[in-house]
Amino acid sequence: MGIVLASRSPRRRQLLEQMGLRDFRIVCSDADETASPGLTPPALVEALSARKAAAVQHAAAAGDLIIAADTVVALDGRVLGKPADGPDAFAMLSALSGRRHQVYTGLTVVCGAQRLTEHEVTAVTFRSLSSAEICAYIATGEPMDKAGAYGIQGRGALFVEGIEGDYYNVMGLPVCRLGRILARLGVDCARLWSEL
Ligand SMILES: Cc1cn([C@H]2C[C@H](O)[C@@H](COP(=O)(O)OP(=O)(O)OP(=O)(O)O)O2)c(=O)[nH]c1=O
Repeated sequence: MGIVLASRSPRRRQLLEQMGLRDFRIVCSDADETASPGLTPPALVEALSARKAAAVQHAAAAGDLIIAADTVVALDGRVLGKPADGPDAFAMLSALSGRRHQVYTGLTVVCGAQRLTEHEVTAVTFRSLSSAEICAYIATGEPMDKAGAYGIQGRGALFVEGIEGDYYNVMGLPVCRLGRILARLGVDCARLWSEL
């Protein structure tokens, strides 16, 4: 059985490798990520992950396992996706400064006729940020391809005062939840390690 990761995110690729799933193919999904108005953050990330999985199905063989995910930041229920430009990143980071927010990742795994979609949520608290350090952070380019305009795995870690839940969920892939879903589909990660 082949594994297809429906994502262009280097973090998701890195986390699959960390799980011991080395033999997978990356097929970038061109799914429309426009948010459907009215959806709650968990419903939104679940819908988008399902859309990404469906968008690569044509490139997968019949028995392949497809993994797709979508991550957003939610502040007071308001969804923050990837920033459009520097000023947008500035607005997002200013809003997150000194506040607690939620990171939601929707996860869809397709295996033959079976399709499982779930989400994971992690709470993240930022310390207060000065305008000067927000500008300096944006100048590094790190925020631009990340939901909420920060990367907890990078320089953004300097802003994070506390976290409640799965760290890897913030990076874009809830590894523990994915392991459980794979086990339910009969894919035992521990067995794959011994085959390496
Ligand atoms: C909050 C946060 C997000 N992110 C990233 C994870 C996701 O890659 C990205 C959110 O965008 P997504 O739309 O979920 O994913 P993507 O566009 O990078 O990749 P694809 O759609 O092809 O799967 O933000 C971090 O890397 N670190 C963080 O701390």
